[in-house]
Amino acid sequence: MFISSQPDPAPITRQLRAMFGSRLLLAAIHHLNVFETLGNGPLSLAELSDRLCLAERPAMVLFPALCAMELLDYDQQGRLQITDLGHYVTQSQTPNLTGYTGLEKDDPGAVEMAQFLRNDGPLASPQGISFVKEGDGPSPMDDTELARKFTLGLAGRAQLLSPIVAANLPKRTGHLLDVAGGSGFYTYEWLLANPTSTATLFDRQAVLAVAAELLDQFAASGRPGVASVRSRVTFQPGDMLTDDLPQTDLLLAASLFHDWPTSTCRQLAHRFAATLRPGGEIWVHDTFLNDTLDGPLAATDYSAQLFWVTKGRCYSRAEYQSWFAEAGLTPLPDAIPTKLDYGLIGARNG
Ligand SMILES: C[S@@+](CC[C@H](N)C(=O)[O-])C[C@H]1O[C@@H](n2cnc3c(N)ncnc32)[C@H](O)[C@@H]1O
Repeated sequence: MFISSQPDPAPITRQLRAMFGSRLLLAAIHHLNVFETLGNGPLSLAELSDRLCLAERPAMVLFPALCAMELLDYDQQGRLQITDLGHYVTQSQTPNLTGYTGLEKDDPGAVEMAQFLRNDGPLASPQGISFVKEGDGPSPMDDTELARKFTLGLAGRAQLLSPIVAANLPKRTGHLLDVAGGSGFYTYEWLLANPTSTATLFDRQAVLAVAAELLDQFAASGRPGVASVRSRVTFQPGDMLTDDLPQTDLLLAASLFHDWPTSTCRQLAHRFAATLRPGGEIWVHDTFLNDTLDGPLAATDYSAQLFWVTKGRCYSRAEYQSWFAEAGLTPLPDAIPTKLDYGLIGARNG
């Protein structure tokens, strides 16, 4: 396994995403009364969601986060309960910290997070939801300026992670389909590492226009082998939810599923499985919740950030593998860490 000797900048993204975790904490203590609701004893995740009127997505963002913060855990029967630490944010314990945390409860981010948790996201968003194109509704990814802003915003992360991803994906002669490939860096690095292979970069037209400019920069880098990359990439604009996708040997879904709700992830898993030639593999590059849905904190903070800006959240490896198994694929055993709290998991056709 290849891990670059450069430092892992994860402390930067962890600090960035901690802001969303703080909002969850304040919303849970002061707006949703999670801890007072659990004051009479443990409740199953479904019962607690029901009492708090939380839909599946907000529940799966909030409760794993409170477990990662060590304020809740699961009892022997799998019910959520308050930990010794968590009792410090209940009013029934003396002394407690509810007065102190309450000094921040009117922070606009915390108030808005409580609204989002109750509504399963923003009630209305005239320009559409970041990173998402669905149906006939507006999408920032179809607006020239916004698509540029979002694609360039993610490009540095992709540039950093893509050499590590390329080094850990299978080496083979064949075709890579980089769905929702954004800046294209994952495609370009994989083609550099696989000099006899081809690739399709699939995304919205306005995003691909930016990716083409980044390919110009990549091709001008002077790195050995870079000259042939351009002729081996096809840019394919489209809608991955509805349009035909090309047949492929490898499909990469990088930071893709986490923008979508569970029902869409299932649908995408089926669509993607149908593109794989016999022996073909799908690889997910993402940040994963523990299968026990209790952390890690880096993933639950990221999940809170995704909950805020997209239609999705972080998922566990078990959730991914269940969708792939439903779609007829065989989960691959490896979970390969990359950087920035990301990792790779895969599943094979056959
Ligand atoms: C979070 S970005 C990930 C980009 C890239 N894979 C990366 O890791 O840097 C999600 C991408 O999904 C694309 N996308 C969203 N909805 C789409 C759709 N219906 N069809 C095709 N691409 C879509 C967006 O344009 C965006 O580039």
